[in-house]
Amino acid sequence: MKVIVSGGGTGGHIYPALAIAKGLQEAEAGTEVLYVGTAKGLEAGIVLQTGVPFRTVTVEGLPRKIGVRLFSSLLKVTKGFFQAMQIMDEFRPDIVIGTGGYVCGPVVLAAVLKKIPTLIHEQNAFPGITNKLLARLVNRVATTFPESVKYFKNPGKVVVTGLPVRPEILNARPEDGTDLGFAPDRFNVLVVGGSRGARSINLAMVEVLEHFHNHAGVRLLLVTGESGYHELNDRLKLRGLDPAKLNNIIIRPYLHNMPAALAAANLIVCRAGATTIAEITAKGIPSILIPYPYAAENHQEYNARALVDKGAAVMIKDAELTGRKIIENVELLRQDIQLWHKMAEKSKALGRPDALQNIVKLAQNLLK
Ligand SMILES: CC(=O)N[C@H]1[C@@H](OP(=O)(O)OP(=O)(O)OC[C@H]2O[C@@H](n3ccc(=O)[nH]c3=O)[C@H](O)[C@@H]2O)O[C@H](CO)[C@@H](O)[C@@H]1O
Repeated sequence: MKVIVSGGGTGGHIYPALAIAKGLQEAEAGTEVLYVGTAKGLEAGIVLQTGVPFRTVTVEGLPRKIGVRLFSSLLKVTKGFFQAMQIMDEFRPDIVIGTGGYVCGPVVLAAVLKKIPTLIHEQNAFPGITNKLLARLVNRVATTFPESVKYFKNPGKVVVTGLPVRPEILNARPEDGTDLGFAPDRFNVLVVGGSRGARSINLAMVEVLEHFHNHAGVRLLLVTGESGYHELNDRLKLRGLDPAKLNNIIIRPYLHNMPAALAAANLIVCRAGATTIAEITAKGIPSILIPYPYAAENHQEYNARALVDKGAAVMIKDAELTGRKIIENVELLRQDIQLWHKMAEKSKALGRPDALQNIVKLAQNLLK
């Protein structure tokens, strides 16, 4: 089988595409995969690390107002569409799968016009604009949440599969986390602000790092995002902390080995992006969630509430975020082991490790 997967911009769209690619390869030996993304989005770096063949098309989001930028964006999207048509002719895929982000627009559209079977996956409860438009044209729409079905014009082609989690995440074991500073006999805390990092979390973390550095019982791994890394390091230095000498704390701009970190983490402090949520519940990790307040339709708070209501997570609103609140919640869960166990169980109960199989079957059925 030959498959094109496409999803771009941020990690939340990229990793589900990689998961589906891997799932199809594991289901059918000899499956050939091509990832189509943009040169500018995070996918260029992430996909390169995986060794999956990668090709690019040019594309960008269309501004909502009429003006010079709209004209130049339309030109780029048109160029991207013709590049995608050429990729279809050269690679000749049996199926094209899109997981959201602007890049999916021209890629999936080219496949539709070439009469290649198409499938898109929507991670969030509130569908993104590209997926809403493409849903009218593709053969099948897979969603994470039943709640999103109503936003699509043809509910008949929508299937609720859950969000496909990378097999590497499902298979990683706690001992894999030792290279990242985690230890089996310590309370391991992973802090990550989504695939691009979160400035408000980084700023609050200065106080948290001051509190926990040299703490014998805690290991902490903070992923700042590429853009926030230097600012955080500078702020720590201003407080007299040398980021290179924090002993029990590691700070990274980005983590390619997220499977190892998630396998070893006892607690995660993070944004509430849909892909992250699917991963932490698949692993059964308790979480402190700080939803990104400007996500479309405030969908991250909606994601977070689903976990908080079931007792799997604690939520701190971004506007109310302080280092002290993070410290208090980490200490509470570290010291109250029964509460921690209860939250871990509730988190695991919300996980959908079957989602990858569901979407793999959906793709295979489309080809029958
Ligand atoms: C601001 C915004 O609108 N963000 C959206 C974006 O978030 P974002 O791209 O941040 O998506 P998520 O938090 O859902 O997923 C991040 C992905 O990147 C991985 N990762 C992250 C950091 C790192 O250092 N290494 C790494 O591997 C995570 O394991 C996960 O697989 O897409 C999600 C899925 O459509 C949405 O739900 C989010 O609301």
